[in-house]
Amino acid sequence: MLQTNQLSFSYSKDGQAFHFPDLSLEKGKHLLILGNSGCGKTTFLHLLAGLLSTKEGEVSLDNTNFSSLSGAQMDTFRAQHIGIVFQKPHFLKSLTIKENLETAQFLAKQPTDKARIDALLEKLGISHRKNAKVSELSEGEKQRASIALALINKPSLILADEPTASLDDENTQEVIELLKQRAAEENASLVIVTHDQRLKTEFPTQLVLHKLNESTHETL
Ligand SMILES: Nc1ncnc2c1ncn2[C@@H]1O[C@H](COP(=O)(O)OP(=O)(O)OP(=O)(O)O)[C@@H](O)[C@H]1O
Repeated sequence: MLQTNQLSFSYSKDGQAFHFPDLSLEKGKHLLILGNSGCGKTTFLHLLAGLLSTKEGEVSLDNTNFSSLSGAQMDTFRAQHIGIVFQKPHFLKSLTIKENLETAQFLAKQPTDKARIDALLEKLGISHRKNAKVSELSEGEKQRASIALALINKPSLILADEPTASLDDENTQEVIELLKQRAAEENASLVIVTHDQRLKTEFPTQLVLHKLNESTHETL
């Protein structure tokens, strides 16, 4: 279960603080977080990923409180339990897709599992591109490869930042289906942050983030 409590964050010591709603998301459930540009969606997602440290409040996943972990411990915990589909793909550009996935397994202190890599790429419809470098992929293929990278270590939480922003309607539908299917198969929770109104009909549980200093968010 993903839980947050009284979360706030500021990019500088005396900068304005963002205050985020309390979440309590059970394993296997999906949540869509909507909000306009600049309202703090990426910031919230990075707090949920432990990539940013909270100013106040707490984040926990499956009873591990992020504040109890050192930086190195958080890195390992994230690699093992949290899959992130970043707004801009985080690949090692000089490596192929397959090599990127092997590196992700290594960083999670897992043995290389070539069968898992092949099966995942097959399910995502890009197995024929496994020896290609990221720069050689189309936008749709890149997004599928980003999903593979997020899922390779069987995370219990999948976080996706604007996963459909650069995709046409057909690819958007496919990517959302893939995320939902893969999350269901791994019994992972799925949190998507987006301003893409097309996704509103895809997820029954939604939360709207408001701009800094606007009315407070509801709690989920
Ligand atoms: N590293 C940073 N340092 C200082 N301010 C930042 C930093 N990153 C983001 N911000 C500011 O924090 C606010 C929220 O940014 P964030 O990226 O979380 O919003 P967002 O809702 O994801 O926006 P978008 O939809 O445009 O990606 C913005 O005003 C942004 O300029």
